[in-house]
Amino acid sequence: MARIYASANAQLGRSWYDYDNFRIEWSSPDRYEIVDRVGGGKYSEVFEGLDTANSETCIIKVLKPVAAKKINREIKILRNLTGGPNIVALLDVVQDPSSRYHSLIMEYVDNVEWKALYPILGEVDIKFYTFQLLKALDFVHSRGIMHRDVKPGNVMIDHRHRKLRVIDWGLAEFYHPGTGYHIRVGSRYYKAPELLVGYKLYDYSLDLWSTGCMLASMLFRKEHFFRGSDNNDQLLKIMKVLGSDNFDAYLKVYDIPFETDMAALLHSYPKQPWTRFVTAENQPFVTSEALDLLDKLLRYDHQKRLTAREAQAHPYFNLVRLEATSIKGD
Ligand SMILES: CN1CCn2c1nc1c(Br)c(Br)c(Br)c(Br)c12
Ligand code: NA
Repeated sequence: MARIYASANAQLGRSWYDYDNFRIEWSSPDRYEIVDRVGGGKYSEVFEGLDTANSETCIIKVLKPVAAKKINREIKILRNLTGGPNIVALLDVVQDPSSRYHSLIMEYVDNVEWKALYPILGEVDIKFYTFQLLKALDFVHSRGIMHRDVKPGNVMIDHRHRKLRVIDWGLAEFYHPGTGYHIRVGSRYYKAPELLVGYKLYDYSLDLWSTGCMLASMLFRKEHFFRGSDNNDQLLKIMKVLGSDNFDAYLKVYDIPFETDMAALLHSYPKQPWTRFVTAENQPFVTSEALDLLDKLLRYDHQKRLTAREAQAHPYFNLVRLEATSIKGD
Protein backbone atom coordinates (compact mmCIF):
# COMPACT_ATOMS: atom_id res chain seq x y z
CA MET A 1 0.00 0.00 0.00
CA ALA A 2 1.38 3.43 -0.96
CA ARG A 3 2.40 5.50 2.07
CA ILE A 4 0.76 8.57 0.51
CA TYR A 5 -2.14 9.33 -1.86
CA ALA A 6 -3.41 5.73 -1.54
CA SER A 7 -7.03 6.86 -1.72
CA ALA A 8 -6.55 9.58 -4.38
CA ASN A 9 -8.60 7.79 -7.03
CA ALA A 10 -11.31 6.71 -4.58
CA GLN A 11 -11.66 10.38 -3.62
CA LEU A 12 -11.47 11.74 -7.18
CA GLY A 13 -14.14 9.26 -8.26
CA ARG A 14 -14.87 6.94 -11.15
CA SER A 15 -15.19 9.71 -13.75
CA TRP A 16 -11.54 10.52 -12.96
CA TYR A 17 -9.97 7.07 -13.32
CA ASP A 18 -12.38 5.14 -15.55
CA TYR A 19 -10.91 5.40 -19.04
CA ASP A 20 -12.96 2.63 -20.62
CA ASN A 21 -16.28 4.45 -20.93
CA PHE A 22 -14.78 7.63 -22.28
CA ARG A 23 -15.76 8.95 -25.72
CA ILE A 24 -13.14 11.00 -27.52
CA GLU A 25 -14.07 13.78 -29.97
CA TRP A 26 -11.37 13.59 -32.68
CA SER A 27 -10.60 16.82 -34.58
CA SER A 28 -9.48 17.05 -38.17
CA PRO A 29 -5.70 16.90 -38.70
CA ASP A 30 -5.81 19.52 -41.49
CA ARG A 31 -4.55 22.43 -39.39
CA TYR A 32 -1.31 20.58 -38.50
CA GLU A 33 1.62 20.05 -40.83
CA ILE A 34 4.46 17.58 -40.24
CA VAL A 35 7.85 19.30 -40.38
CA ASP A 36 10.40 16.74 -39.26
CA ARG A 37 10.58 13.28 -37.67
CA VAL A 38 12.13 13.56 -34.19
CA GLY A 39 11.76 10.01 -32.93
CA GLY A 40 9.56 7.03 -32.41
CA GLY A 41 9.17 3.68 -30.82
CA LYS A 42 7.00 0.60 -30.47
CA TYR A 43 3.77 2.53 -30.11
CA SER A 44 4.26 5.79 -31.98
CA GLU A 45 6.17 7.95 -34.45
CA VAL A 46 6.97 11.45 -33.20
CA PHE A 47 7.24 14.53 -35.39
CA GLU A 48 7.96 18.21 -34.98
CA GLY A 49 4.92 19.91 -36.47
CA LEU A 50 3.43 23.28 -37.30
CA ASP A 51 0.03 24.42 -36.11
CA THR A 52 -1.03 26.54 -39.10
CA ALA A 53 -3.80 28.17 -37.04
CA ASN A 54 -1.23 30.05 -34.92
CA SER A 55 2.12 29.32 -36.64
CA GLU A 56 3.30 27.63 -33.45
CA THR A 57 5.65 24.66 -33.44
CA CYS A 58 4.10 21.57 -31.89
CA ILE A 59 4.76 17.86 -31.48
CA ILE A 60 2.67 15.39 -33.45
CA LYS A 61 2.70 11.95 -31.85
CA VAL A 62 1.20 9.54 -34.41
CA LEU A 63 -0.06 6.45 -32.57
CA LYS A 64 0.44 3.08 -34.25
CA PRO A 65 -2.65 0.83 -34.50
CA VAL A 66 -1.03 -1.55 -31.99
CA ALA A 67 -1.48 1.22 -29.42
CA ALA A 68 -5.24 1.47 -30.07
CA LYS A 69 -6.31 -0.03 -26.72
CA LYS A 70 -3.96 2.25 -24.76
CA ILE A 71 -5.02 5.47 -26.55
CA ASN A 72 -7.94 6.01 -24.17
CA ARG A 73 -5.75 5.65 -21.10
CA GLU A 74 -3.02 8.01 -22.37
CA ILE A 75 -5.54 10.68 -23.42
CA LYS A 76 -7.53 10.36 -20.21
CA ILE A 77 -4.37 10.74 -18.14
CA LEU A 78 -3.04 13.64 -20.23
CA ARG A 79 -6.38 15.44 -19.95
CA ASN A 80 -6.43 14.84 -16.16
CA LEU A 81 -2.88 16.20 -15.83
CA THR A 82 -2.65 18.95 -18.48
CA GLY A 83 -2.00 22.25 -16.72
CA GLY A 84 -0.07 20.53 -13.92
CA PRO A 85 3.49 21.74 -13.15
CA ASN A 86 6.04 20.58 -15.73
CA ILE A 87 3.58 18.23 -17.42
CA VAL A 88 3.63 18.34 -21.22
CA ALA A 89 0.37 19.91 -22.46
CA LEU A 90 -1.99 17.93 -24.70
CA LEU A 91 -3.21 20.53 -27.22
CA ASP A 92 -5.44 18.44 -29.50
CA VAL A 93 -6.39 14.92 -30.55
CA VAL A 94 -6.83 14.32 -34.28
CA GLN A 95 -7.77 11.44 -36.53
CA ASP A 96 -6.97 11.24 -40.22
CA PRO A 97 -10.24 10.17 -41.93
CA SER A 98 -8.43 8.28 -44.72
CA SER A 99 -5.56 6.59 -42.86
CA ARG A 100 -7.63 6.21 -39.63
CA TYR A 101 -4.41 7.04 -37.68
CA HIS A 102 -4.89 8.80 -34.32
CA SER A 103 -2.44 11.53 -33.32
CA LEU A 104 -1.80 13.54 -30.17
CA ILE A 105 -0.84 17.20 -30.65
CA MET A 106 1.46 18.16 -27.81
CA GLU A 107 3.24 21.27 -26.60
CA TYR A 108 6.70 21.58 -28.19
CA VAL A 109 9.86 21.59 -26.06
CA ASP A 110 13.23 22.54 -27.54
CA ASN A 111 14.78 19.52 -25.89
CA VAL A 112 18.54 19.12 -25.42
CA GLU A 113 19.47 15.45 -25.81
CA TRP A 114 20.47 13.79 -22.51
CA LYS A 115 23.81 12.56 -23.96
CA ALA A 116 24.80 16.19 -24.55
CA LEU A 117 23.09 17.63 -21.46
CA TYR A 118 24.08 15.51 -18.46
CA PRO A 119 27.87 16.21 -18.82
CA ILE A 120 27.43 20.00 -18.79
CA LEU A 121 25.05 20.43 -15.86
CA GLY A 122 26.45 22.38 -12.90
CA GLU A 123 25.41 21.95 -9.27
CA VAL A 124 22.53 24.45 -9.42
CA ASP A 125 21.26 22.97 -12.70
CA ILE A 126 21.15 19.47 -11.18
CA LYS A 127 19.28 20.77 -8.12
CA PHE A 128 16.91 22.85 -10.24
CA TYR A 129 15.95 20.15 -12.76
CA THR A 130 15.66 17.41 -10.13
CA PHE A 131 13.41 19.70 -8.09
CA GLN A 132 11.23 20.45 -11.14
CA LEU A 133 10.90 16.72 -11.88
CA LEU A 134 9.89 16.03 -8.27
CA LYS A 135 7.34 18.84 -8.48
CA ALA A 136 5.75 17.17 -11.52
CA LEU A 137 5.80 13.74 -9.86
CA ASP A 138 4.24 14.95 -6.60
CA PHE A 139 1.45 16.56 -8.63
CA VAL A 140 0.88 13.40 -10.69
CA HIS A 141 0.99 11.07 -7.68
CA SER A 142 -1.42 13.33 -5.74
CA ARG A 143 -3.82 12.82 -8.67
CA GLY A 144 -3.58 9.03 -8.27
CA ILE A 145 -1.35 8.40 -11.29
CA MET A 146 2.06 6.71 -11.61
CA HIS A 147 4.14 7.45 -14.73
CA ARG A 148 6.01 4.11 -14.75
CA ASP A 149 8.55 5.14 -17.40
CA VAL A 150 10.56 7.99 -15.89
CA LYS A 151 13.91 8.22 -17.70
CA PRO A 152 15.93 10.94 -19.45
CA GLY A 153 14.14 10.18 -22.75
CA ASN A 154 10.83 11.07 -21.13
CA VAL A 155 11.99 14.22 -19.37
CA MET A 156 12.29 16.96 -21.99
CA ILE A 157 14.60 19.80 -20.97
CA ASP A 158 14.89 23.09 -22.85
CA HIS A 159 18.12 24.19 -21.15
CA ARG A 160 18.09 27.68 -22.65
CA HIS A 161 14.76 28.46 -21.05
CA ARG A 162 15.33 26.16 -18.08
CA LYS A 163 12.05 24.46 -18.96
CA LEU A 164 11.38 20.82 -17.99
CA ARG A 165 8.39 18.79 -19.16
CA VAL A 166 7.54 15.16 -18.38
CA ILE A 167 6.32 13.41 -21.53
CA ASP A 168 5.02 10.07 -22.78
CA TRP A 169 2.14 9.03 -20.55
CA GLY A 170 1.52 5.93 -22.66
CA LEU A 171 2.68 3.61 -19.85
CA ALA A 172 1.12 5.63 -17.02
CA GLU A 173 -1.59 4.00 -14.87
CA PHE A 174 -4.04 4.86 -12.12
CA TYR A 175 -2.97 3.55 -8.69
CA HIS A 176 -5.52 1.51 -6.74
CA PRO A 177 -4.35 -0.05 -3.43
CA GLY A 178 -4.10 -3.83 -3.55
CA THR A 179 -4.01 -3.96 -7.35
CA GLY A 180 -1.27 -6.09 -8.97
CA TYR A 181 0.25 -4.30 -11.99
CA HIS A 182 2.27 -5.49 -14.97
CA ILE A 183 5.99 -5.68 -14.23
CA ARG A 184 7.10 -5.40 -17.88
CA VAL A 185 7.00 -1.60 -17.76
CA GLY A 186 9.66 1.11 -17.79
CA SER A 187 13.05 1.11 -19.45
CA ARG A 188 15.70 -1.31 -18.24
CA TYR A 189 18.31 1.08 -16.78
CA TYR A 190 15.56 2.87 -14.80
CA LYS A 191 13.56 -0.18 -13.66
CA ALA A 192 12.99 -0.34 -9.92
CA PRO A 193 13.91 -3.52 -7.96
CA GLU A 194 10.22 -4.40 -7.48
CA LEU A 195 9.87 -4.77 -11.26
CA LEU A 196 13.05 -6.84 -11.51
CA VAL A 197 11.94 -9.32 -8.84
CA GLY A 198 8.36 -9.47 -10.16
CA TYR A 199 6.59 -7.79 -7.25
CA LYS A 200 3.29 -6.56 -8.72
CA LEU A 201 1.83 -4.64 -5.78
CA TYR A 202 3.93 -1.56 -6.53
CA ASP A 203 2.88 2.09 -6.39
CA TYR A 204 3.96 5.69 -7.10
CA SER A 205 7.37 5.04 -5.47
CA LEU A 206 8.35 3.25 -8.69
CA ASP A 207 8.90 6.72 -10.19
CA LEU A 208 11.16 7.79 -7.31
CA TRP A 209 13.61 4.95 -7.99
CA SER A 210 13.88 6.15 -11.59
CA THR A 211 14.35 9.73 -10.37
CA GLY A 212 17.19 8.50 -8.13
CA CYS A 213 18.82 6.87 -11.16
CA MET A 214 18.62 10.18 -13.06
CA LEU A 215 20.05 12.10 -10.09
CA ALA A 216 22.96 9.61 -9.85
CA SER A 217 23.57 10.05 -13.57
CA MET A 218 23.81 13.83 -13.24
CA LEU A 219 25.86 13.80 -10.02
CA PHE A 220 28.38 11.18 -11.09
CA ARG A 221 28.38 12.27 -14.74
CA LYS A 222 27.46 8.82 -16.05
CA GLU A 223 24.89 8.59 -18.87
CA HIS A 224 23.08 5.71 -17.14
CA PHE A 225 24.08 4.85 -13.56
CA PHE A 226 22.86 1.23 -13.46
CA ARG A 227 23.49 -0.09 -16.96
CA GLY A 228 22.41 -3.75 -17.17
CA SER A 229 22.59 -5.87 -20.32
CA ASP A 230 19.33 -7.64 -19.42
CA ASN A 231 16.90 -7.66 -16.49
CA ASN A 232 19.03 -10.07 -14.45
CA ASP A 233 22.20 -8.08 -15.08
CA GLN A 234 20.24 -4.94 -14.20
CA LEU A 235 19.47 -6.39 -10.77
CA LEU A 236 23.10 -7.50 -10.38
CA LYS A 237 24.35 -3.95 -11.13
CA ILE A 238 22.01 -2.65 -8.42
CA MET A 239 23.03 -5.37 -5.95
CA LYS A 240 26.73 -4.56 -6.42
CA VAL A 241 25.98 -1.03 -5.18
CA LEU A 242 23.20 -1.49 -2.59
CA GLY A 243 24.57 -4.82 -1.34
CA SER A 244 23.03 -8.26 -0.85
CA ASP A 245 22.08 -7.99 2.82
CA ASN A 246 19.53 -5.26 2.19
CA PHE A 247 18.28 -7.20 -0.84
CA ASP A 248 17.62 -10.33 1.24
CA ALA A 249 15.94 -8.21 3.94
CA TYR A 250 13.73 -6.61 1.26
CA LEU A 251 12.61 -9.98 -0.14
CA LYS A 252 11.75 -11.09 3.40
CA VAL A 253 9.68 -8.02 4.28
CA TYR A 254 7.42 -8.54 1.25
CA ASP A 255 7.70 -12.31 1.24
CA ILE A 256 8.92 -12.17 -2.38
CA PRO A 257 9.91 -15.58 -3.78
CA PHE A 258 13.08 -15.04 -5.76
CA GLU A 259 14.60 -17.82 -7.86
CA THR A 260 17.37 -17.24 -10.33
CA ASP A 261 19.62 -19.34 -12.53
CA MET A 262 22.18 -16.54 -12.52
CA ALA A 263 24.92 -17.64 -10.07
CA ALA A 264 26.27 -14.10 -9.74
CA LEU A 265 22.93 -13.01 -8.21
CA LEU A 266 23.43 -15.55 -5.41
CA HIS A 267 26.82 -14.15 -4.39
CA SER A 268 27.15 -11.82 -1.44
CA TYR A 269 28.04 -8.18 -2.15
CA PRO A 270 28.82 -5.44 0.37
CA LYS A 271 26.89 -2.17 0.24
CA GLN A 272 29.11 0.43 -1.44
CA PRO A 273 29.43 3.89 0.13
CA TRP A 274 28.13 6.51 -2.31
CA THR A 275 31.50 8.30 -1.96
CA ARG A 276 32.93 5.42 -3.99
CA PHE A 277 31.52 7.07 -7.13
CA VAL A 278 33.07 10.48 -6.53
CA THR A 279 35.77 11.43 -9.03
CA ALA A 280 37.94 14.49 -9.51
CA GLU A 281 35.53 15.56 -12.26
CA ASN A 282 32.23 15.26 -10.38
CA GLN A 283 33.64 16.09 -6.92
CA PRO A 284 32.69 19.82 -7.06
CA PHE A 285 28.96 19.12 -6.91
CA VAL A 286 28.77 15.77 -5.19
CA THR A 287 28.08 17.18 -1.74
CA SER A 288 27.18 15.12 1.34
CA GLU A 289 23.62 16.47 1.06
CA ALA A 290 23.39 15.24 -2.54
CA LEU A 291 24.56 11.79 -1.45
CA ASP A 292 22.14 11.78 1.47
CA LEU A 293 19.21 12.48 -0.87
CA LEU A 294 20.41 9.86 -3.34
CA ASP A 295 20.69 7.28 -0.55
CA LYS A 296 17.07 8.00 0.42
CA LEU A 297 15.77 7.54 -3.13
CA LEU A 298 17.76 4.48 -4.20
CA ARG A 299 16.29 2.03 -1.69
CA TYR A 300 15.25 -1.57 -2.51
CA ASP A 301 12.20 -1.24 -0.27
CA HIS A 302 9.78 1.04 -2.15
CA GLN A 303 8.04 2.01 1.09
CA LYS A 304 11.36 3.28 2.46
CA ARG A 305 12.05 5.59 -0.51
CA LEU A 306 11.30 9.27 -0.01
CA THR A 307 8.05 10.36 -1.65
CA ALA A 308 8.29 13.19 -4.20
CA ARG A 309 6.87 15.58 -1.59
CA GLU A 310 9.41 14.48 1.08
CA ALA A 311 12.28 14.68 -1.42
CA GLN A 312 11.41 18.29 -2.31
CA ALA A 313 11.77 19.18 1.38
CA HIS A 314 15.31 17.73 1.56
CA PRO A 315 17.99 20.33 2.48
CA TYR A 316 19.76 19.55 -0.83
CA PHE A 317 17.14 21.77 -2.53
CA ASN A 318 17.37 24.72 -0.13
CA LEU A 319 19.00 26.92 -2.80
CA VAL A 320 16.36 26.27 -5.47
CA ARG A 321 13.20 25.73 -3.40
CA LEU A 322 12.94 29.42 -2.53
CA GLU A 323 13.63 30.50 -6.11
CA ALA A 324 11.11 27.97 -7.46
CA THR A 325 8.39 29.22 -5.14
CA SER A 326 9.13 32.91 -5.65
CA ILE A 327 8.95 32.75 -9.48
CA LYS A 328 5.26 31.97 -10.07
CA GLY A 329 4.02 30.05 -13.10
CA ASP A 330 6.19 27.58 -15.01
C1 LIG B 1 12.18 11.48 -29.49
N1 LIG B 1 11.97 12.86 -29.28
C2 LIG B 1 12.96 13.87 -29.30
C3 LIG B 1 12.21 15.15 -28.87
N2 LIG B 1 10.91 14.62 -28.51
C4 LIG B 1 10.83 13.33 -28.77
N3 LIG B 1 9.65 12.81 -28.44
C5 LIG B 1 8.94 13.84 -27.94
C6 LIG B 1 7.66 13.91 -27.42
BR1 LIG B 1 6.59 12.36 -27.37
C7 LIG B 1 7.17 15.10 -26.95
BR2 LIG B 1 5.42 15.19 -26.23
C8 LIG B 1 7.97 16.24 -26.98
BR3 LIG B 1 7.30 17.85 -26.33
C9 LIG B 1 9.25 16.20 -27.49
BR4 LIG B 1 10.32 17.71 -27.57
C10 LIG B 1 9.75 15.00 -27.99
NA1 NA C 1 3.78 12.39 -24.69
